[in-house]
Amino acid sequence: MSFTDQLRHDAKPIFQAIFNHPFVKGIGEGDLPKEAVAHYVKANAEYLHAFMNVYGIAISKCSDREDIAFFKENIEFVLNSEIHPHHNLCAYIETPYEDLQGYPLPPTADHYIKHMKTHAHEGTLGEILAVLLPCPWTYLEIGDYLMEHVQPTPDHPFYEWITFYVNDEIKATTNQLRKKLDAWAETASPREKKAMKDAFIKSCQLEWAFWEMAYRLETWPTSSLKEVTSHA
Ligand SMILES: Cc1ncc(C[n+]2csc(CCO)c2C)c(N)n1
Repeated sequence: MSFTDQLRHDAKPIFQAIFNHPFVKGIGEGDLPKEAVAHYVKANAEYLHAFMNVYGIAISKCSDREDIAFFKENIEFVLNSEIHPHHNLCAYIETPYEDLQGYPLPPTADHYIKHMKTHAHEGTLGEILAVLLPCPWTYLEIGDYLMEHVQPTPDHPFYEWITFYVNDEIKATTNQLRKKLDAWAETASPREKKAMKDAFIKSCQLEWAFWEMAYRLETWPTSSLKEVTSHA
């Protein structure tokens, strides 16, 4: 069994919990509370920004030209294409995308981006690959799961969202990250492998927690600390 097959095996209950999460189920049913969708888009726009930052840190640690090209192409993809699923969600809540930009991250999303950035700054390239992989992998599998269970037609309110995440680019990114991580694991020490597994499993947990954050409209405990929890 490859390193990433083993990770997927270990994370099985978390993937299952993600497919069963009410937000993900709501995407399948084409019915979600509008405030939850707005909460998701606000946090996700900032999350994608941080995700590109982490790809940038990854580039700073590459010794291989091919790896640099891979991360560069993925920055371009997030920059130019990941806005499509957001536009689908904005159409559903009848709110312009611009109105949902620049909000402070709720605690869970704040924690998730710091989890990624810590591994990126302090870890090896192997750790960065591991911390990033659950992002495309869980969304690819959510897309596959919904395609199979809902078989959405173009009149489904979230047709664009669902079909976006089963596209070939997300599949290719997931497979390439897996291939690079498997190759890295072949020469990694037991200690580094443990760090990679820890990074991966926590990112899976935080993927579930991100849906939960949006569905529960999570905010910081008190709004009187705005100067701490909002952007400078
Ligand atoms: C919390 C959260 N997790 C994953 C994604 C999906 N996603 C984000 S960037 C990217 C491409 C990776 O190169 C993919 C598939 C999301 N939007 N929000």
